[in-house]
Amino acid sequence: MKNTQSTGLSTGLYWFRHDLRLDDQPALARLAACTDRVILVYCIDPHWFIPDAFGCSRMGIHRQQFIYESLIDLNRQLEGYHQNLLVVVGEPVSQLMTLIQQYDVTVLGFGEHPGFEERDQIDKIKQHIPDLTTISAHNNSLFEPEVLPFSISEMPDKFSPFRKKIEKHLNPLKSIARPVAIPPPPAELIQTDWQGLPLHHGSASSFNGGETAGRKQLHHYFFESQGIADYKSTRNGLEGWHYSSKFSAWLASGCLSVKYVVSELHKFEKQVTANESTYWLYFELLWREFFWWLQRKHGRDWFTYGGLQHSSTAAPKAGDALHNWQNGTTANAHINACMRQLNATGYMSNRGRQWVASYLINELRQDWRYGAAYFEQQLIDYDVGANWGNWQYLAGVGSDPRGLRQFNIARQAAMYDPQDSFRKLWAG
Ligand SMILES: Cc1cc2nc3c(=O)[nH]c(=O)nc-3n(C[C@H](O)[C@H](O)[C@H](O)COP(=O)(O)OP(=O)(O)OC[C@H]3O[C@@H](n4cnc5c(N)ncnc54)[C@H](O)[C@@H]3O)c2cc1C
Repeated sequence: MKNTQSTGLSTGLYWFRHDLRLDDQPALARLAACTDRVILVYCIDPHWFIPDAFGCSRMGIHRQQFIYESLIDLNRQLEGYHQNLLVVVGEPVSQLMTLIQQYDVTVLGFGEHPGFEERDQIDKIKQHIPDLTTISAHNNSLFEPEVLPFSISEMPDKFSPFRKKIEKHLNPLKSIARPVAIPPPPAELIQTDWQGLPLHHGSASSFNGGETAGRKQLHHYFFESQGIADYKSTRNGLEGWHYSSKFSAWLASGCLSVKYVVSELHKFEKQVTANESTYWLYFELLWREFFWWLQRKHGRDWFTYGGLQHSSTAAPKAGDALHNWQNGTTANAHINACMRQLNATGYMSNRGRQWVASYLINELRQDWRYGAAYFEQQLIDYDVGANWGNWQYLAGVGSDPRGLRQFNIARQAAMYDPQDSFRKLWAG
């Protein structure tokens, strides 16, 4: 690698984005192996806290807290490498460019992400500094575009053909071990002002951010409680910790590698049992994978009212009904229970998410994107692929072959909350 003019040492910078961990980080390992000094950076973008066109901020307090805890955990782990995490606040591209110039960085490492904005950020940096060497890896998906049995532009828009092709042709790629060593940072590197970070933290949450907590939950769900063995029959629960894996927040922030999750699942299948439930968790992770790559195919259409079907129906104007939905004060007590659970905890079951989306779209006749944007703000596990992909699907403009999905909430509540206990817990 190229040496810097002043010190004779080559400097690399690894940019953590949605990959807040040290396990299964191929690009970080390669960067560490080819540079003398390494700067490890995370950027907090002030735009995350400003209301967008839908009146929502990009990151509410629950995810802020989760990210804060994840950064602390990452920094603690880095201390074992005589390294530390530099957290900067500001527009990410300009923050990165400043650091690159200030410390004569010649190699940039990062995890590839199919998100529209995430790709745009990398393109901008490459445009501004064309001679910068980049090292990247697909570190948050089961597969890489090169091994998929279709090009991204030709991937199926529907889940079933996607899944069948994947299952026929591919095994998930292996996760790699954490780096043995990481070169030190430049001696003159500025330090993180941990007290001054603009991230909410300090309140109690069932989800503790960070790789350490994510791996603990994985071990608990697979090998201690063995909840995985009954997943298929429990996964439609509404309340509690054990009915589903709860991996989503750690997967979305990259505290857990999805390849590692699947390798541990296979270990469970070998050591304990392989049944319909263990298969079903893999099936759900294929849903995640499907939306992961589908957003790459559709770019901006991921966020348009007409969705990937380019439906030409005009979007309705937002009304008071939207605020009642957000606040959990609609005419439907089960919808209110779900929304109050979301507002209080940052989490809602998959069943609940389907109900409230259907209710907003079909009963309240609102623009589905306001719902998706509100979820983006509130969810602790917000993921651009899974969130906007599921909303489009339910709004009938995405990848659902059956068109608009309307849930009969009363019938659903009788099935999934027969004692009314969930409704009483949250909506009174
Ligand atoms: C309207 C709507 C919005 C959603 N927004 C998000 C989001 O922003 N982030 C997110 O991670 N999930 C989202 N989901 C999917 C799903 O509800 C959550 O992944 C799940 O409830 C998280 O809990 P869990 O980890 O216990 O899931 P489990 O049931 O244990 O599933 C295991 C993992 O599989 C993946 N998964 C499960 N269901 C889906 C699905 N339908 N689509 C994509 N991946 C799935 C997740 O990574 C999850 O962690 C959304 C679903 C709907 C209907």
